[in-house]
Amino acid sequence: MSRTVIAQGTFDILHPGHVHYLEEAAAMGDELYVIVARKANVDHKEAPVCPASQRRDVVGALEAVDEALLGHEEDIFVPIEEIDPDVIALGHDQHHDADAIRTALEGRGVDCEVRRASAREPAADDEILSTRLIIDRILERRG
Ligand SMILES: Cc1cc2nc3c(=O)[nH]c(=O)nc-3n(C[C@H](O)[C@H](O)[C@H](O)COP(=O)(O)O)c2cc1C
Ligand SMILES: Nc1ncnc2c1ncn2[C@@H]1O[C@H](COP(=O)(O)OP(=O)(O)OP(=O)(O)O)[C@@H](O)[C@H]1O
Repeated sequence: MSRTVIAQGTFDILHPGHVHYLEEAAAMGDELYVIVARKANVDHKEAPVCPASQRRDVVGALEAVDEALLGHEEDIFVPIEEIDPDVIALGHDQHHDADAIRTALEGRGVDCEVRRASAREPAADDEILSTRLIIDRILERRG
C-alpha cells in the first residue's frame, strides 16, 4: 500500500537544508505532500518576504515533492485531516513538540506516525543553511 508523508514549513528563500529535509521526508514513504505555512501562522520569527502562493509554487517544483499546498489560516490540523497521512515529518528545528502533535492527532482521529527529520551536514564551510542567515548576509552586503 502507498504511504503518504507530510512535511511543512515556511520555505521563504530556499536553500540546501530545505532540499535535504524534503528528500528525507520523501524517503519516509511513497508520496510527499508539503504544507506551506501562512504568514499569519509564522509568529515565532520574522514574517516571510515572499507571498504564500509563490512559496508554495517553488516548493512544488522540487523533485522530491509530489504536491505543495497552502496551509489552513486558523487550524493546522485541517489539511492533515484531508490528506490523512501515514507519516508527519517534523523538521529538525521545528518548534512543534512531537508528543503534543501526537496527542492532538489522536484527539482528531488521525492515525499517523510523527517523526523528526535530521539536520543537513554542510557540504562546504560556506554553505548558508537558513533563510534568516541568507537574509542577514544580504543585508550585510547590500544593506
Ligand atoms: C503538522 C503540522 C501541520 C501544519 N499545518 C499548517 C497549516 O495548515 N497552516 C499553517 O499556516 N501552518 C501550518 N503549520 C505550521 C507551519 O508549517 C510552521 O511550523 C510554522 O508556521 C513556520 O515555522 P517553521 O518554518 O519554522 O516550521 C503546520 C505545522 C505542523 C508541524
Ligand atoms: N539546514 C537544514 N537542515 C535540515 N532541515 C532544515 C534546514 N533548514 C531548514 N530545514 C527544515 O525546513 C523546513 C522549513 O524551514 P524554514 O522555512 O523555517 O527555513 P529556515 O531556513 O529554518 O528558516 P529560518 O532560518 O528563517 O528560521 C523546517 O522543517 C526546517 O526544519
